[in-house]
Amino acid sequence: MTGTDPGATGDRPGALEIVIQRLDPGLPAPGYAHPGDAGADLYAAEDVELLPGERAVVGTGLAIALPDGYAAFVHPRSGLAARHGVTLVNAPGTVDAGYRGEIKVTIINTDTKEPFRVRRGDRVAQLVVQRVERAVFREVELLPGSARGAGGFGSTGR
Ligand SMILES: O=c1ccn([C@H]2C[C@H](O)[C@@H](COP(=O)(O)OP(=O)(O)OP(=O)(O)O)O2)c(=O)[nH]1
Ligand SMILES: [Mg+2]
Repeated sequence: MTGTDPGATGDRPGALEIVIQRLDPGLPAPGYAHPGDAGADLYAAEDVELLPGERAVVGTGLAIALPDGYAAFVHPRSGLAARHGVTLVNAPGTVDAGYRGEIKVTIINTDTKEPFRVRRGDRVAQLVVQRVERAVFREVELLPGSARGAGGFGSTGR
């Protein structure tokens, strides 16, 4: 596995276990580059050329079964953003616990001049697993007050 420290596979005692299915055995399983990393890198399952401004949905060859109460978030990699202006359209993508399909990433090339070539096996995104609340929504006539109130979108200034 490229760039993956075997000690960083999250196999510390008590680590959350997530069962995965590699739909494309030619690609590595997701892995953490260093102990303590939050994001496990996801690999592109295909070659894609993105012209300036173009986007594409790219498969990762991976399917997972998250335990109830968890979600996985597909985040961009900062190196692709900084060097190439490449990010994810729906960052972060939300992988629901019940999803069993292939995890895909919607990559966009925001560079205005240079095309970007995704090669099969490139680490194109990272997966962050988190506990999430599945809330019960209870409707009321008027919400309780708060210091922020309806302030948003720059309400606190530059
Ligand atoms: O970056 C992403 C985002 C989502 N998904 C998968 C997992 C997720 O559980 C499912 C649905 O995602 P989302 O709810 O964001 O999409 P939607 O447009 O609301 O589709 P749906 O109507 O199927 O919920 O698609 C991905 O593979 N990659
Ligand atoms: Mg949805």
